[in-house]
This record gives sequence, C-alpha cells and structure tokens, in this order.
Amino acid sequence: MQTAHLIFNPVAGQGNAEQELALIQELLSKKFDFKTHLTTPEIGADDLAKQAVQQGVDALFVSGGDGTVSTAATAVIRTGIPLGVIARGTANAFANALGIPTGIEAACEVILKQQTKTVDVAFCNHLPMVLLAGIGFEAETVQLASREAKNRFGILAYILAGLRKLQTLEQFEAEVETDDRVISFTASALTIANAAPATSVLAQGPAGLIVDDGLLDLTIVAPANRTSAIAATYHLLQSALSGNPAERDDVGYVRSKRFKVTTHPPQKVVVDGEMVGTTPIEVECVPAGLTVFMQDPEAEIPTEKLEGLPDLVIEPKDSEN
Ligand SMILES: Nc1ncnc2c1ncn2[C@@H]1O[C@H](COP(=O)(O)OP(=O)(O)OP(=O)(O)O)[C@@H](O)[C@H]1O
Repeated sequence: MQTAHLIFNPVAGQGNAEQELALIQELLSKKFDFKTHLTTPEIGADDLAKQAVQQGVDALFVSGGDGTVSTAATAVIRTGIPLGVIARGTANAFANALGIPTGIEAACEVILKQQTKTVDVAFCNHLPMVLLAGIGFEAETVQLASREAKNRFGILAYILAGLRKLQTLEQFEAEVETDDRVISFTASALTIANAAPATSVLAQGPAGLIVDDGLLDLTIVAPANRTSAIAATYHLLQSALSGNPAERDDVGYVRSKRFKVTTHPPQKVVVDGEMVGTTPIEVECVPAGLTVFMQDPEAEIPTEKLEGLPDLVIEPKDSEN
C-alpha cells in the first residue's frame, strides 16, 4: 500500500468537521496507508506538509479552505509527490480552477483512481503561486472580505466586497515587461494567472486558461468609470462561462512565461488569496511544477449519454456490417 499524510483543517468550511474527517479516512484507507495531521492556529499546513515531504510519503492529501490547500501545495512543488485535494472551504478556488470536484466523496474518488497530472505553477517575487496574482482591485477586495463576513455569507462576501470597492474605483499607471516587450497603460486591475476558477472574473481575459502550457496569462481591466467597470466585469464572467475571449476596449490580455510589473502608485498584491505586499512584482512560470490527483480535463467532457432512455437496448453490431 502507498503511504500518505492527510492534512486536515478542522475549522475550515461550515460542515461537521468530525464527520467529514471520518468519511475521508474511511474512503482513502481503501488504497492508502496514511496518517492524519490536524492543523492548529500554531501548526499550519506549511509545517505539516514539509514534514510529510521530509518523511518521503508517496502522496499528500489536504483538506481545508484555499489557505490550507495552497500552503500544502507549495510544499510539494518540484518534489513529484502527488497532491490530493479535498476542498472544504468557502470559495474552493484551487479545486475549481483545476476541475477537482468539491464534494468529499467525489474528491476522494478522484484520489482513489490514482490518476495524476502535472500542472504549471509560478513564483511571484520568489513566493510560490499556483493560481494567480491579483494587483489593485482584487487585492483590495480580499482585504475587505472579513472572516466574519465569509462565515455569514460565503462567496457572497467577496462579491459584496467587490461592489463596495467599485465605489472607489482607482486607476494606476502600469508598466509590464513580458518575454519580448514592454507595455505601458493605465488600469484598475491586473491579474497574472496560471489557473483560475470562473469566479475569478478579473483573470478571464483570454477565457479558458491552460494550466500546463508553461505560460502565464495577464488580464488587464481598465474601465473609465463605475458603469464600465460593472459592464467589464459582467463581460469577463461571460467570457469565462462561454470560453470566448474578452472583446472590450477596456479589457486586454497577453501571454508570457514571465511578467515584471511596476505601477505608479504602488498597488497591493494578493497571491492565491493572501496579501503578500505591493508592486513591483516579478512572476515566472515553472512548467509542470506540481503533480495533482486529477482527471484529464478532456476526459470529463461526456461524448455520449444514453442511459435513462425508455426501453433502451444497446447491442454490438455484426463486425461484417
Ligand atoms: N485548529 C485550528 N483552529 C483554529 N484555526 C485554525 C486551525 N487550523 C487552521 N486554522 C486557521 O485556518 C486558516 C486557514 O483556513 P482555510 O483557508 O483552510 O479555511 P477557510 O478560511 O474556511 O477557507 P475559505 O478562505 O475558503 O473560507 C488559517 O488562518 C489557520 O491559522
């Protein structure tokens, strides 16, 4: 049997943690010999994940909100140790971005199939990043969505914080250095994404981010006023849902392996949901840096559905016909 550690945050999400842990343990013990480690306010997922790596486990499982999941993920970057994600948070951006189911049973099912995939990660000013770096607007929003509001309203807390922030839409001058160009413009929000869930609307300029192409996508949102900001945000949400890239003058996007961003005045920066400081930043993609238990995204697209039809009979055809 393969060995593993399970890192479990008992205070993440709104469910019954004791029951959820018991279910995860029951399901995963079918194929793995693993130890459970609970996070505490003092001992976080980072310490526990580093311990697991040092002990040379065959796999690392993590269950909690995005804070816990991202922290554990960064510890296994470039180790080849596959990460199993059982999301139990509010937004579950990490799981949603990679197409990992967020129900406990379905998430454990993915791990039990033992199918893994390598995805890109990145470093932002030398800090590991799996999803995205938000500069300006998003960073302000994360700061406004308090723990208390998240507990009460869930994902709505972020939306409410976003709407509050729209009241004071601020613009800044930006200079972006890509692999081969230097681009200058005025904007309200910049997002450099490796992977992003559809709800991270500010990352959706190109629609459909490719998580294993060795490249990062920068989305620039530069609305002139509040009305345009709402229209641009709505347009980006549509882009994410339809898979069609954004087509507005106040939205731009560009792809590169590395980005250097300078702004005037300096802007707050959030990496994978955590405030990390202010611009300038340098973000570089690490191709295939992380191994994750997940299904091939293409394998999830159903190509046929027949079951359930009345009087259904399916017979193999004669090979001569
Ligand atoms: N046993 C514990 N008791 C209290 N706090 C804990 C414990 N374990 C971890 N934490 C705290 O939980 C936070 C991480 O929460 P995490 O991101 O996993 O869940 P969440 O906040 O519910 O998720 P989301 O942000 O999606 O709502 C950290 O601030 C960490 O210090």
